[in-house]
Amino acid sequence: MRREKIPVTVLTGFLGAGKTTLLNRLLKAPEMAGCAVLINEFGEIGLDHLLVEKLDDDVVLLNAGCLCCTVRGDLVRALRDLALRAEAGQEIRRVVVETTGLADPAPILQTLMTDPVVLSAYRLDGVVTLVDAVAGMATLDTQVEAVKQAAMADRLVLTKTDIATPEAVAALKARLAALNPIAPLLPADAPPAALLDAGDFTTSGRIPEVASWLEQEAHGHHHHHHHHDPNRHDAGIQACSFVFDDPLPWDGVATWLEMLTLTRGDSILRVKGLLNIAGQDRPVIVHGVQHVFHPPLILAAWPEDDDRRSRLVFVLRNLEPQVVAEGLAAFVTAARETEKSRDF
Ligand SMILES: Nc1nc2c(ncn2[C@@H]2O[C@H](COP(=O)(O)OP(=O)(O)OP(=O)(O)O)[C@@H](O)[C@H]2O)c(=O)[nH]1
Repeated sequence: MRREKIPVTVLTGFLGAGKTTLLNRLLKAPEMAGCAVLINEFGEIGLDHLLVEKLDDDVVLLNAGCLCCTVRGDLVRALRDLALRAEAGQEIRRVVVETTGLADPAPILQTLMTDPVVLSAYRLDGVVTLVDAVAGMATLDTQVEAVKQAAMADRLVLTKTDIATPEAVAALKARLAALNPIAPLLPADAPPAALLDAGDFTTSGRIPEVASWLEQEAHGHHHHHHHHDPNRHDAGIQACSFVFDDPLPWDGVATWLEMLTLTRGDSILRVKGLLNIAGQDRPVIVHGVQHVFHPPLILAAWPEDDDRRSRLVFVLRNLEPQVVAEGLAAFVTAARETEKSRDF
């Protein structure tokens, strides 16, 4: 007897658009029982698998690098492994693939729609693209991946409307409607039923570029300027990360991150951190997206077996990691000095 094909949803959206936040909300819904998650992160230190609130082993972190190029083989392998687990009796009713914010969706769709191994067990069931209402317009102006993500969506989700101006929201809505005439535009709190089961991907009704992007993939014309280095995307974009053994002073880190996003937001495509803060026995999560430094979150507990070192990951555009490293070191040292003199 042939098993029913497992639906695969591709969750995409530019860096920091809110993919993990939405995924965490979705995973709490009863209709998401038996959902496996594949996460791909750009840069060599992945944090998302720690931030997705799923306790079983159905969250698979794909190798560092960008899903659309370097780890396409990993995607197929991970899907094949999940299919084998399903064959062996594990309940896998659905798969969500969370791409990196830098992923070009065309090669991913091409793989999901044409790879024989994938097709034997899965069916593509929709591309959900998140667009950040604050940073979205600037991102569409500068990053072609973001344009492709929006144009190829079956569902568009507009996030962060709560912190954007009504004018920015209206302008972005109009731009998205022109880029993608067929995808419903949904709010950040859209229920799972509105996001899932979008069905087969079709180019009909979309802007003509979509068919040609897929066509180029079919002919193997995918030539991003990717390097084998998992930290590099193209000439201007690179990831860098910092690890600290000793607890960090909150004042130093927060002041510096706030200043950095404010003054260099165009270059700080993303900053994400899991921090061990002096005087706080739980991990502190920080998020920055271009000019926005989001309110920090405190997790309930450190992950089991974690070494409790602080990890900060940046995706930079036209900014040298050295500049970030020096600023960070200066602020942390200054804050530690201030603390010492206070204790004295
Ligand atoms: N105010 C507000 N903040 C949001 C919303 N959605 C997400 N965020 C915040 O945006 C930041 C980034 O969210 P994530 O869910 O980590 O974004 P992501 O797309 O998974 O990020 P990457 O995986 O790094 O690309 C976090 O601080 C979230 O709390 C929203 O609708 N409103």
